[in-house]
Amino acid sequence: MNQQHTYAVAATDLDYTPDRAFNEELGRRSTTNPAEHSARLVYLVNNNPLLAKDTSLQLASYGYRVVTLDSMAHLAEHLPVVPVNPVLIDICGHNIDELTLLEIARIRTLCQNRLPVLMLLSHAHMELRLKAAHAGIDACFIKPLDIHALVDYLDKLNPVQEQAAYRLLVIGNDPHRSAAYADAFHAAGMDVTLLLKPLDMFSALGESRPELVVMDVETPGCGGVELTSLIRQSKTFVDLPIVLLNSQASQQAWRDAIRCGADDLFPRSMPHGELIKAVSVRIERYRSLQALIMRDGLTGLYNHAALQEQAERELTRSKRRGDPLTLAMIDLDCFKQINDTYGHPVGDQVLRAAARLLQRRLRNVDVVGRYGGEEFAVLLPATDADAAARVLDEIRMAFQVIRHKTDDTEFCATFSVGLAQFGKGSGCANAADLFIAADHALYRAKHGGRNRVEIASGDA
Ligand SMILES: Nc1nc2c(ncn2[C@@H]2O[C@H](COP(=O)(O)OP(=O)(O)OP(=O)(O)O)[C@@H](O)[C@H]2O)c(=O)[nH]1
Repeated sequence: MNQQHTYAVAATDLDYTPDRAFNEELGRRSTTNPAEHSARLVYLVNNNPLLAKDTSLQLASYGYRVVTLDSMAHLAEHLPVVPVNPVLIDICGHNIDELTLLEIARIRTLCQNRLPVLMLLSHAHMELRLKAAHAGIDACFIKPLDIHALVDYLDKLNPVQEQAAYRLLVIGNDPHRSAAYADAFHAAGMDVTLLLKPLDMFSALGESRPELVVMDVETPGCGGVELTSLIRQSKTFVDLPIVLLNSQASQQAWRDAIRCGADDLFPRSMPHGELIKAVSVRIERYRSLQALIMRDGLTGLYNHAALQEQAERELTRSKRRGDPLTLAMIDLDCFKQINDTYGHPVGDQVLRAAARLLQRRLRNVDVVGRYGGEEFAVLLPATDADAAARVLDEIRMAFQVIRHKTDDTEFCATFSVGLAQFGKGSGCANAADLFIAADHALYRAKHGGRNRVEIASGDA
């Protein structure tokens, strides 16, 4: 039996090449799941082709695919194949007439009221909104359309990220028993790595990045208690939940386990279902704490410290695999002027829009963080600088057409990008080099006129 067996391949380990990276259709994250594709489809009923095109373009920036229909009658024709995708109704001129209302009510009934209907209104009169609510319209947006508010709403209907499977490391020295635990966790949908050689524990911890360790080791001198003590001595794993399994969960054994830093000790006789529940609760709590520690409050992206940690991790991975790794530093252009002109809250809105776009457009394996202030950083594993430049340039072009709304006007913003690649001949030997090189390239992009992507030269 393998000493280390991965039960479920982590998303980061999926076959992934630079070619595939840039061939992936932009406007979606790395997924081959057709359900997610259809989930991000929006039907727009609009009889003005120019306005329809504009709304489609804005929504496409956030990865929504828009199918435009020029009338409610055409929408009805699509219904057999469109049971639950949101419909945005923007019938120019009419605002909301009785016929439209009747048609909406009819269509909703046909879809067993599961069809989210959103409407664009030219004004916010209470009477109009009441009519809309009465027809079962889920949300009204007042023109001019605040694209961020609409995307917020759509995102709630289709969460961007599904909850990732819990990552678990099972360490045991009895192959049959440990495999049985691993099978049970795997069957519960967890991403399980089974390690049968406890002495390889640290490499398995670094490799599989578990969110909880289950240890079933009862070897004198190298049992769960001693191994837990070793894990706790490492700063990196000081908060990692550890659950021990033992033949006899006596008070004394439990006290020893807690004293050495374990979170709990359960008897082997504990039914698998209960163990799975106990493990899940601890991982959820761990995730909440990690989110507080690692995420930036404004954008929800990795914060500076977490980004540095991820950079080290990705670099190690890239060295081991011989894959390229590219870092992109992204800085909003003339952001001081945006703050000065429209105010800090509007500046924050622009930052959130950039963060959301990066998250939307990049793959799940890419690490997106807020480096600080108006600067973001993205790590693109298994991607060379040229491929990364193509992807970032697409995102740059999508960002420059997003309209940011203030109380009385709208404006567009841009960003500049500096890229550096780690790997053979790039001149970058470590994470610090990579950040410096990307920063130099960003400086060139700024001085070359902004709103552009520059790649670091090899001698960075
Ligand atoms: N709204 C908002 N502004 C921020 C935040 N963090 C930093 N800033 C502002 O970002 C601005 C950055 O300005 P500069 O460093 O002069 O750069 P710039 O105006 O973007 O100019 P270039 O980078 O040369 O294009 C400063 O005015 C900061 O106050 C934030 O969290 N929210």
